[in-house]
Amino acid sequence: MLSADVSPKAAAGRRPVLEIDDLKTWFHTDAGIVKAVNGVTLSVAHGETLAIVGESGSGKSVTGLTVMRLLGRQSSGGARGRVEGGSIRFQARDGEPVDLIGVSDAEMARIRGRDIAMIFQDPMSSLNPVFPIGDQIAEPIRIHKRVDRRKARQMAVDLLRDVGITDPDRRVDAFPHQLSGGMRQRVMIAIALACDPVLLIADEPTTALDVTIQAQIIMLLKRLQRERGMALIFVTHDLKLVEEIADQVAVMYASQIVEQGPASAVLAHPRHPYTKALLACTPHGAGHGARLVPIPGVLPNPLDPPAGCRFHPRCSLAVAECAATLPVLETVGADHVARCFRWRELAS
Ligand SMILES: Nc1ncnc2c1ncn2[C@@H]1O[C@H](COP(=O)(O)OP(=O)(O)OP(=O)(O)O)[C@@H](O)[C@H]1O
Repeated sequence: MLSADVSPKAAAGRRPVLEIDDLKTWFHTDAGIVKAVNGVTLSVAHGETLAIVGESGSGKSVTGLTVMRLLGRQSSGGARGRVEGGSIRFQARDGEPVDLIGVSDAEMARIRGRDIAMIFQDPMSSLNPVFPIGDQIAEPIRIHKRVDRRKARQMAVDLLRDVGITDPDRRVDAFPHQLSGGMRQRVMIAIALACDPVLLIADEPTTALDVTIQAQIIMLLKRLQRERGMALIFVTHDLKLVEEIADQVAVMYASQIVEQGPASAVLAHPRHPYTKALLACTPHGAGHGARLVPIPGVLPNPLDPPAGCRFHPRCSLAVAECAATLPVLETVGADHVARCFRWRELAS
């Protein structure tokens, strides 16, 4: 254990609902081992929104799926992911914290839906086309809250109203194909919220929607999160959304967290060259009128990532040490950590 290795969980005042420590999720494929998540450490506190950002393929979705223990079902490609190490400490509203990696399948089924819920980019793939949406919202309520059919239906109507669906008494009997993409995502949110989870994981929930609807869904998520005091993990590659929605941001690069901290600090004072490069290549982050600078090079091959800092082949600040040794997450500010030997140079 390296002494400088710190987890963002150490920050004072934040009560973690989820603490992921040194998580490793690997896929054993015919071509070799894809270490999709390889030493991820991050935390999210009760009532807080954490955005996980990074380029496509950096391991954001696999991190969320590992928390939900849905690796076999939802991941793309053929191989089934396996957790090879680390821990996922989850603290429900009451009771003792549990390590989600170790709990039984039956206990995980109870936690999923009741305590932690997840919504995906494409609601159509999660909704069942042959059942009315009301039934699909009522089902988790009946399972987890043990209420009768009539009461569950009424709760479904109330939830539809809460997520902004007009005429919910009629719409409760609609089938998914009768709704627009934005409405289907609202239904997914209603299903996710049905049992009042303490943590919601939203994996690029607005990517498939047009811009106006995207903004409405983001506002809806923000309102529901505030009203219910739940924690939200928001997976995105859109830094503009991060500023709008997140308290904390975790930046992921090639299967690892390279920086985590308060969104305001990370966006204004990035302490990892990758975060800085991401900001420089988005219209928002680069500042009004600034030239957009693409990040040189490409994400490393997941089957054969570079030694040392994963970002060093693309980094203008890299020195010999960066190619030889993997830096640990180091404290770079209040509640702010970065995985870089050269963060001081970046700061100055
Ligand atoms: N079933 C699978 N078999 C093999 N490799 C997989 C599988 N699922 C994911 N991967 C690999 O794991 C890595 C991380 O994927 P992940 O979907 O988590 O990335 P991401 O950051 O969420 O990207 P995106 O923004 O495109 O969703 C990628 O290299 C991906 O190809």
